[in-house]
Amino acid sequence: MTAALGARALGKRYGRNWALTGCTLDIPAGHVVGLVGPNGAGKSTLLNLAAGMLTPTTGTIEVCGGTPGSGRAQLAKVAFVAQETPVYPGLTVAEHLRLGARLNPGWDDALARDRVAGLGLDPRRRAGKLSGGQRAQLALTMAIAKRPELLLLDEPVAALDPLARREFLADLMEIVAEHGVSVVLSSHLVADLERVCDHLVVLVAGEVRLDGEVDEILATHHRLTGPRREVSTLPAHQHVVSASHTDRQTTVLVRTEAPILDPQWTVGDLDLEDLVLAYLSGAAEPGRRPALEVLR
Ligand SMILES: Nc1ncnc2c1ncn2[C@@H]1O[C@H](COP(=O)(O)OP(=O)(O)OP(=O)(O)O)[C@@H](O)[C@H]1O
Repeated sequence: MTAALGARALGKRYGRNWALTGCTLDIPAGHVVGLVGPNGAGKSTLLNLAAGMLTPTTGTIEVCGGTPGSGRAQLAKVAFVAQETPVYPGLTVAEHLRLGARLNPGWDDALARDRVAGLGLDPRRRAGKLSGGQRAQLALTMAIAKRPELLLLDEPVAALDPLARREFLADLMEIVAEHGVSVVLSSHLVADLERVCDHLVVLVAGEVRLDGEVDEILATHHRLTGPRREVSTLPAHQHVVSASHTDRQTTVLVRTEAPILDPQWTVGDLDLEDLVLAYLSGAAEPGRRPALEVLR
């Protein structure tokens, strides 16, 4: 099966600043991939590169077997909803659907109309008069009705209220199950990602820190608690993600393929949120808003 997204040593520089460096990824088709990282980590940059809205400074990126933005066929394969969920303020909801039908060869008008009706959006209403969340829903409807192979969503649920967020994610899961579309979505909300993603990419300061299937990631990370000791004394195959100490006790989060055999450790449960936070801890600059919002 063609990879949904493949990147080799991908880098993007804005002026003198690198937004993304040495990014190598292989995301197989048919997955829902969560892209998580603190503000400024490079998530939007990666999604824009995948959509063909930006070109790489270094390295290569391939999406659904082609170069992003390389022609009509490639554009038809990929739908992208940018962070600001762009819609045309002067056009009505119905006019958006007509435009979608005219511009996209694979347009699924029934799906678009059903979704608009299900959301209770008035087809005669101008997009400029919709609320932020309704605009996001309209942009998402346009993207889904295009019937792409790959759906790229930059913080799709940020503008939605908790109920709409849950419903949207449920819709997304249904669409994935029904149409086999691959999805890459960025979010700060790990609980949402945990609910829908089977693959996770953690970006910190423009670099990929973690990339893999959620089940495998959870199976290879462990929280160990035991008598205080230096992390340098841990076996070489145990990669230490984070460590904290009290006077008597040490808690470490390690990544390893091997079983934990040392009887001094108590092995604790770990969920995706703990794990992502461990990878992100220390990534946010002092004084900035928290790297992650944890909402349940
Ligand atoms: N057009 C631009 N010109 C200059 N620098 C930019 C531009 N767009 C992004 N950057 C910089 O590139 C880095 C990565 O930004 P990007 O928007 O990709 O991060 P992000 O992970 O999507 O962040 P957020 O969660 O805040 O949306 C940041 O340091 C940002 O300031």
